[in-house]
Amino acid sequence: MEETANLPLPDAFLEFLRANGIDPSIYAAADSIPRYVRLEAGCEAELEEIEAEIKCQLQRVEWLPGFYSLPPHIQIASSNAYKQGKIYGIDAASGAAVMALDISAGDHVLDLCAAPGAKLCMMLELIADEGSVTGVDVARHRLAACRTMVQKYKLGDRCRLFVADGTSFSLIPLRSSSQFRSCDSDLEGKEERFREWTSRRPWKERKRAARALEHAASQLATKFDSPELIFYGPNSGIVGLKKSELYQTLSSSEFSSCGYDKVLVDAECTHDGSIKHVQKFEHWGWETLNKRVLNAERTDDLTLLQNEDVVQKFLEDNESAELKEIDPAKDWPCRSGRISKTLRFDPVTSQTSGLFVAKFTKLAT
Ligand SMILES: C[S@@+](CC[C@H](N)C(=O)[O-])C[C@H]1O[C@@H](n2cnc3c(N)ncnc32)[C@H](O)[C@@H]1O
Repeated sequence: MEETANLPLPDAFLEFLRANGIDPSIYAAADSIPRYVRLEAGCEAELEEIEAEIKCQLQRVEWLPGFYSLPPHIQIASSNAYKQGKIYGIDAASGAAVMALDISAGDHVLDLCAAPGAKLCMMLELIADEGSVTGVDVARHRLAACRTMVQKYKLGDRCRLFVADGTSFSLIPLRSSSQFRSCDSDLEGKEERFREWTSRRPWKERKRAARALEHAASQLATKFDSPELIFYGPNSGIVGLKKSELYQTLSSSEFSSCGYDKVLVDAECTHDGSIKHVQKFEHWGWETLNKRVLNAERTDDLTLLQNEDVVQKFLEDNESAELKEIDPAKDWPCRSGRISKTLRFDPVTSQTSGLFVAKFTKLAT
């Protein structure tokens, strides 16, 4: 194995890499992997102006529309282009994962691990002025950051954000008002309807709304911990809806006929394959890496969520699931995973932070 160059990786981490057959030299690439931004659609003519402001040339990523690379040390956060939402940071491999979903204008998309929201923002751009994106995350503070991002980039028009456990989330996308059946509860008639969302609502009013929402949810949604709605856009289908309608429960056949067109699951991972992430421990301290990344209990829990064995098991357990070829990947700088049709973006060959992608389709049963 080669030297690990710049990163003084701790022995325990090197041992972990050795045990998993990973050459530590890939972490030497940390300083040469570019950072990536996505340029807001329609801002192409402003490219030169943006380059002048950040004092650096943006290199078009030929294999990923709308993406540009720049040297890793360039800071963009204080630039007007960033503040005005004309560019936002998102790794190219993350962009590829979104492209793999093949989102079309009008799709209703569910993002089950949405925060902090880079992929969600990209999906909101791709659905354009139709369809919707529903973001779900179990961590409220992370989803609140996602809400800030969606608002900053003015992408929230067709977005809903719920704090909820993605493993049991069962609210359908809001396609049309005719899909709602009346609920025969005592709340009928007395119920408030959602008004346009505002973060500036007085505290008392927000508290009252939250209590009413909790009450409606506890009466109507007994099968799951009710998802907490922390943001909705004016055209997300929520405005004018009764709370009982939002939280109505559906049978599984109803759910499959009016569910989502595309679902993204960006499950939490150990991050040991993400060079950019590992690099941060230089500042946070390698001891923290030992505790967080190499914590056997946490790693065991996370591998239950994310690795190729999970993909294999899912296929074995679900007859209606099939892996799908990711067509544009033939032009992407990635390799096939151990399972055919899955992709691995390894940092050195892809010049990205690293990612594994599998695309499933649900067969008609
Ligand atoms: C890799 S991050 C997602 C990054 C995000 N897709 C993006 O592009 O910015 C994983 C997220 O999954 C969330 N998460 C973990 N377990 C979850 C669960 N059971 N349900 C929903 N979200 C969960 C974490 O809180 C974390 O925000």
